[in-house]
Amino acid sequence: KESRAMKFQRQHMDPDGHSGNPNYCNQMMRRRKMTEGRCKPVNTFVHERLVDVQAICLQGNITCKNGQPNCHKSSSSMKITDCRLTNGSKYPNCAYRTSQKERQIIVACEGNPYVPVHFDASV
Ligand SMILES: Nc1ncnc2c1ncn2[C@@H]1O[C@H](C(=O)NS(=O)(=O)C[C@H]2[C@@H](O)[C@H](n3ccc(=O)[nH]c3=O)O[C@@H]2CO)[C@@H](O)[C@H]1O
Repeated sequence: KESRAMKFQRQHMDPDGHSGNPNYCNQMMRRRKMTEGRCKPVNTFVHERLVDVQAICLQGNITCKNGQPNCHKSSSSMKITDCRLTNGSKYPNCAYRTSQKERQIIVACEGNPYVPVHFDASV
């Protein structure tokens, strides 16, 4: 069974990636298995080193969107790519808009070791 930490890495980590090309999301959403059964509507990939994203868990606690208190915001902005399903997209042909951004990100952390398990938002 895939751990939640590994699921976070599969769904959100792409340190060496760059989304210069408009097909980045179409390719990556498929490659990372987020278009099976349904097209995941929104997903963010982070183009930073894993250790730097894991270090976000050391930041102070903030409240997550779901009200839990185990979220943490990155101290600086990070290179990310937002993937958003387009209106004309029809499963199984999941079509995404690729948006390259630099934002602070908010993740939820859990476990021992205390690591990211959920991507909450970017600000
Ligand atoms: N505090 C917590 N602590 C621990 N665990 C927590 C906590 N909260 C949830 N989980 C768990 O995480 C799992 C999960 O998949 N949550 S999810 O909301 O659907 C993820 C969102 C995110 O993937 C994506 N998104 C969204 C915005 C954006 O900018 N970028 C972007 O990528 O869209 C998804 C839907 O919004 C689920 O098991 C839930 O129980």
